[in-house]
Amino acid sequence: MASPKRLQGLTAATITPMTPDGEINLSVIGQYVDYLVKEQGVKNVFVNGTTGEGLALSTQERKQLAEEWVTKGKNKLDHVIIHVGALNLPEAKEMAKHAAVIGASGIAAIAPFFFKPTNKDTLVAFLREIASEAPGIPFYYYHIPSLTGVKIRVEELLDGIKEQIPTFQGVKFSDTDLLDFAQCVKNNKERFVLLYGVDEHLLSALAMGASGAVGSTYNYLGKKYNLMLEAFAKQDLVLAQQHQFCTGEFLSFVFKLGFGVAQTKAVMSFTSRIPMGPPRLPLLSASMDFIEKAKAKMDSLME
Ligand SMILES: CC(=O)N[C@@H]([C@@H](O)[C@H](O)[C@H](O)CO)[C@@H](O)CC(=O)C(=O)O
Repeated sequence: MASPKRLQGLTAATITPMTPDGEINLSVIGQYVDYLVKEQGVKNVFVNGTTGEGLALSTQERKQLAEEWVTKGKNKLDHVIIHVGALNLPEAKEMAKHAAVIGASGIAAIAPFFFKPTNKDTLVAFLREIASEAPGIPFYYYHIPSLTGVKIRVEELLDGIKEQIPTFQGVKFSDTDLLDFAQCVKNNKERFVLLYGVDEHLLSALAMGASGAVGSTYNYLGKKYNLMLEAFAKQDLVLAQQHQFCTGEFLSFVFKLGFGVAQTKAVMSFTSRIPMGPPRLPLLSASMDFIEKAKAKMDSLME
């Protein structure tokens, strides 16, 4: 699926569907692809990331999911990016090699977060080992310091990275440090794809020059965010703000109830009517109270 098109627009950070007893449920991925494309207008996916509970899955499960997304996305999706980050290099490398073999359009990796890299050079060395297993497809760094605790500034990381990692293509920037993000854009806009990952701040990141966005809410609010991207491209800031405020109203509401990957699964289940199942421990399923309130809010906003 190596795509000649540069990654832009919205990318859904996919949820991993599970059966009621907690096994991965590959049988609904085809339906999921169609839902994203037809109902949300989203044609790029980021598989096995945070939303996909990638770090709670076995390597075998991650490879099965990657294969299913590539297979079912063929001729429907533009980009299938597989997150292959892991705490140990051998598994990350194995998944990188596998992603290339099955025809993924790119791979991404987070920084390891148990034994953490303490400086840019060790982080680049770790990422280089992974990327070199898939020399024919683009590599993206997945920056999510709130979860990894690795706070090496991306501006610093990008300086000279192409010489170290020839397939380096860009960053999935899941942080609110817009100064760091802006510096990345200023120094690299022509060379790299800079994808923003905090959905509720996307309009600010577009103003800073983001190439696109990767996030969980594009699974079920993609249509709205696409309208925002359109309005922004036409320089209609007032309309773009209206769309950001609308999605923001939903997120602000659910944040107060307690919101994370488990709740995202529940929201996607009632929005798409595709059963996403429970999350895997240590995450716990969203409560019925959450589901009822979130559904009522969504219905009121989408009327
Ligand atoms: C911490 C977290 O889960 N962040 C999400 C956001 O999409 C987030 O769910 C959204 O902005 C709502 O806060 C993404 O950045 C994560 C992501 O893209 C992924 O699943 O890999």
